[in-house]
Amino acid sequence: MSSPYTVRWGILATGWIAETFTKDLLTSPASRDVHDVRHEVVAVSSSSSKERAAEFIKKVDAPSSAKAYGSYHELVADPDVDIIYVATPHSHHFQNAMLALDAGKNVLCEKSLTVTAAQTRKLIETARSKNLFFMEAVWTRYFPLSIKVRELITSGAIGNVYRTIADLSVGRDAPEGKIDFPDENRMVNADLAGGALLDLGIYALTWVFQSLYHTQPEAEKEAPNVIAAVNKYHTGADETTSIILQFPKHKSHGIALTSLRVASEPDNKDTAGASIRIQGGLGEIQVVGPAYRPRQLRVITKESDGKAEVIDFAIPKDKERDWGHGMFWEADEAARCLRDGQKESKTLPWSESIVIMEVMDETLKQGGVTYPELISTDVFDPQSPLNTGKR
Ligand SMILES: NC(=O)C1=CN([C@@H]2O[C@H](COP(=O)(O)OP(=O)(O)OC[C@H]3O[C@@H](n4cnc5c(N)ncnc54)[C@H](OP(=O)(O)O)[C@@H]3O)[C@@H](O)[C@H]2O)C=CC1
Ligand SMILES: O=C1OC[C@@H](O)[C@H](O)[C@H]1O
Repeated sequence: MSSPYTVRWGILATGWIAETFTKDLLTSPASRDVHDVRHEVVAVSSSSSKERAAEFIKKVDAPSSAKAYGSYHELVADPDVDIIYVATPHSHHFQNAMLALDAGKNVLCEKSLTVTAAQTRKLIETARSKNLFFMEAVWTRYFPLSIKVRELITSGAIGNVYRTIADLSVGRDAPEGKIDFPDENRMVNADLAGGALLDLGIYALTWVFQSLYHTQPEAEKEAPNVIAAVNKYHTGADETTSIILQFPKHKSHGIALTSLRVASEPDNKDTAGASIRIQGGLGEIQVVGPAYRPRQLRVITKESDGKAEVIDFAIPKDKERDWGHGMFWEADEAARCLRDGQKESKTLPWSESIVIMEVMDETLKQGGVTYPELISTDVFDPQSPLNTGKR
């Protein structure tokens, strides 16, 4: 067997998801039965300080050879880095991903990809013109469970899919009309593009898009009409957002729900019912577990007389590192694209990221949610405080 293709990663930012993702990169691919690609963490940057980047390297137990940088500019200039993982708040994604692309680096950028669809289009134009790989890090799409769902749909297991209802809500209601996040927290802070839609609604939309758009034949691809209801929090960010997406030619409806107040899984178990229901003429696929990290499918068809076929999907762990979160599958996809010279992932093509961002734009517009110019401009500025960290 030929040796695995190795990708050298640079990590941009040192927060919660950067840590989770990097620990996944460091797991052995064999622990998930992957043998064709592997990952190396060669550099980490923090806009706070070089020391913070060095601490991060120790904390995640990356090789001591990994370089620690105290600025994002130094990271993107490192010739040993093949691809940058952007793990800043969504407010920063456009400027940080542009910084990396502008420096000639491939990019995997956290969700939500940007604050506006215009920013997404600009990033994609830049990646295309510079012949670089660029992908939105919606990790859930690369789960074996998601692959199975798409196969079930395209094989006709539940007939034509007419409706998908998907919810990701996190139940952080607090007394006196408050939400249980400090106003400065990125979940509700408008300066950091906070709000339920961009942070969580993207997953509800991911299930609507996987089941009603991605699986449409290429020649019949149809963007949806959007009707949205949005409640705003006192910070200006959205707290509860409900969207109806209508695909008229396909006669299908998607209902994407998200809220910081109520919970899609109030018991954190499976008894509250599936938070995603994909409904076809011949049956239904239920996706159980949080929309970002689901763990079980229930397939109920007319043929099975209403009896559910239950399929469990465990997230494999590297026993030596005692770790495995499920973000490694998207990293494997990025590695395979780099190996094969593909600039975009077939599982989440650029065109689909644009349509999803357009739906989010339209939803925010209908709800009267606006974000500051600094984070919503689509003019790249290498010296933006979002790139220099001068807060
Ligand atoms: N795929 C997934 O499952 C998840 C994805 N996410 C996404 O990842 C992104 C980051 O989220 P998360 O890791 O939870 O956020 P954190 O607040 O934990 O980390 C964000 C990091 O970004 C850097 N940063 C730069 N400027 C700022 C600023 N003004 N305020 C705060 N941080 C700043 C900091 O790193 P430094 O100081 O080192 O530069 C900080 O540690 C978000 O876009 C979110 O949607 C989040 C959670 C789960
Ligand atoms: O992407 C995410 O998934 C998990 C959530 O807890 C988190 O807020 C969100 O950013």
